[in-house]
Amino acid sequence: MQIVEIYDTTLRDGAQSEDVSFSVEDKLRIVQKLDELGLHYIEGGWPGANPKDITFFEEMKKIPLKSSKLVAFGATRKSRNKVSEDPNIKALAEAGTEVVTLFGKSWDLHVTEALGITLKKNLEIISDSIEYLRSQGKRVFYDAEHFFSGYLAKPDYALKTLEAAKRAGAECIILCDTNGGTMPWQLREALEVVQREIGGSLGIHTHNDSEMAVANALTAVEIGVTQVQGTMNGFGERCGNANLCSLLPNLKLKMKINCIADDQLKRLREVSHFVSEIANLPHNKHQPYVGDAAFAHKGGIHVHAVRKNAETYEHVAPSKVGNRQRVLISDNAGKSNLLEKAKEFRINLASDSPHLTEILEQLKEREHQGYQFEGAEGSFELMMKKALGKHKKFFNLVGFRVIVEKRKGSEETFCEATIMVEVGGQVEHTAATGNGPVNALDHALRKALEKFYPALSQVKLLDYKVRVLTASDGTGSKVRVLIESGDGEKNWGTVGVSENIIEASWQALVDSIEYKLLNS
Ligand SMILES: CC(=O)SCCNC(=O)CCNC(=O)[C@H](O)C(C)(C)COP(=O)(O)OP(=O)(O)OC[C@H]1O[C@@H](n2cnc3c(N)ncnc32)[C@H](O)[C@@H]1OP(=O)(O)O
Ligand SMILES: CC(=O)C(=O)O
Repeated sequence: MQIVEIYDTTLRDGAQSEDVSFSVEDKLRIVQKLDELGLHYIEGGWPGANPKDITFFEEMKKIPLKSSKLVAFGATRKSRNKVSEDPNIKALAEAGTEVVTLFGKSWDLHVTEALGITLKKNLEIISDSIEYLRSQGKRVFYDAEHFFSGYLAKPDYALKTLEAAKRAGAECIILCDTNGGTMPWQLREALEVVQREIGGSLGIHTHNDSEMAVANALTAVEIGVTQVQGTMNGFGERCGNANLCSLLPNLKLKMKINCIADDQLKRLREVSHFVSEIANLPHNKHQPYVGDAAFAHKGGIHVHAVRKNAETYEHVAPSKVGNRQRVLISDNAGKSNLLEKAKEFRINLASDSPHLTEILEQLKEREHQGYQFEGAEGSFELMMKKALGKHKKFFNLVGFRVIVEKRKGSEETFCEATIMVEVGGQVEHTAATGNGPVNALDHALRKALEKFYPALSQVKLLDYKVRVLTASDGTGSKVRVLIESGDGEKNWGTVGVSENIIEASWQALVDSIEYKLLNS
C-alpha cells in the first residue's frame, strides 16, 4: 500500500495568510491539536525570521509531541555569508528540531533577479546549506521553491538544483508550485520527468491561485510522491495552500491511503473549526467536508431522497470527518424538509397530515414577504407549533414606547424603552435604557418578564443583523432583522420583517423569548 506522510505548514505558510497572525500561545495550542490529528510533520515557523518564532521553538523544547515531528523552516544561506556563520542557518541548527526544511531557488528568474547571483552560485548555496545542516545531525527536507515555473522556463537548470539538493543529502525533495499557476497536466508532465531523472523520495507543496492546489497535490500522490504539504482550512500566502481539510479525507476516503487513523479523521471538523477560532476568522461554512453547509440539504427534492438514503446526495458519510447532516428551511423546501424538522423539534407530524401543506404554504408566503427561516429556525419552530395548536401565549403586550434622544451634537444618543405587559392577569410596567433603541427594548421586555419567568435571565442576545430588503424605497424600505440568542447551552435564531426596524426587531425579540419559554 502507498505510504503518504502529511506535512502541515499552517503555522508557517498559513501564518503568511492575510488576516492571520498567531501569537506564540496560539501556535502552542494549534501544534498540540495537529499532533492529536496524527499529522506526521508540523512546520512550526521560521526561527531566524522573528522573535515570536524563536520563542515558539524554545517553548516547544519543553513540549513533547505524541505523533508528529516538529520542523523548523528557513532559506538556504545568503550568498555573501559563510554557511557556518549565516544567522538563518545557525538559527535552524539551534531550533531544537530533528528535521529542518530548507527552501532554495529552482527558477533561473529568481536566481538572477531576486537573489542577484549566478546560476552556479545558487547550486553552491543549495549544496553547502544542506551539507552543513546534515553535518549538524539534522534530517533535511528540501523545498524546491517555484519548481514548476522553473521547469517550464529552463528545465535542465531546474533539475540541476534538485540534483544538487539530493547529492548534498536532502532526505525528501518537495516540488513547490509557489505561484499556484500550474495545471494538473503540466504538473504531471514535470513530475514524471523528476521521478525518472532524479528519483528518491519526493513531496508536493501547492498553492491555490488557480484553485488547483488540492487537485495538483492529489495528482502528485497518484504519480507517487510520498509527502504532501498543506495547511488547515487552506490558509496561506495570497489565495492559500492546499487545504488539508480536503486533502486528508480525499487521500483516505477516495484514494484509500491510510495517512491518519479513522478516529483521527473523525476529529477533522473539530480541528478545522479550532484553527479558525484561534485565527479569529469566521469558519467558511461552504468548505468541503468540514463546513457547516458541507452536508446541509436545502432543496425539497434532495431532502426527500436523503430521508430515504443519505447516499443519494452525500458523497461520503459526514460522520467520517466529524460532521453531520443538516436540513434547511426556506422557500426551496418541500414537505420532506418539514417532516425532518418536525422530527428534530420533537413534534409529532404525520406525513399525511393536512397541516403539512398549510405550514409549507405559510413558509413560502412568509419567505416571499422577506422572512428568511434558514438562519431563524427558532421562528420556524414557533410557526410550526402555532399551526399545530402546540403554541402557548406567555404574555400579552399592552404597549411599548421607545425614546431616542440627542440633546447636544457632542453628546451620546440616549435610548430608553418603557413597556407594559400582562401575564396571567397581572400587569407589569417597566423601563430600561440601552446603547440603542433595540437594546433598550430588549432590556425592558426581559426586565418585565423575568419576574414571571426567571429562566429568561439566562438568555443573551448574541447577534443582531439587519438587511434592507427593498432598497429602492430608501429609509422607508422593508427590513429583515435576524437575531441570534443563547442561554449558555444552546443558540437559536429568530426573524422579523417590517418597514419599521423597531417593529421588525420586536417580532424577532418576542420570538426569541417565546422560543426559550416553550423549550424550558
Ligand atoms: C515561498 C515562501 O513562502 S518562502 C517563505 C517566505 N516567508 C517569509 O518571507 C516570512 C518570513 N520572512 C521574514 O521575516 C523576512 O523576509 C526575513 C527575516 C526572512 C528576511 O528579512 P530581510 O533580511 O529584511 O530581507 P527581505 O525580506 O527584504 O528580503 C529577503 C532576503 O532573503 C533573500 N532570499 C530569498 N530567498 C532566499 C533563498 N532561497 N536563499 C537565500 N536567500 C534568500 C533575498 O535575496 C533577500 O536577501 P538580501 O536582503 O540580502 O537581498
Ligand atoms: C516553500 C514554499 O512555501 C513555497 O514554495 O510556496
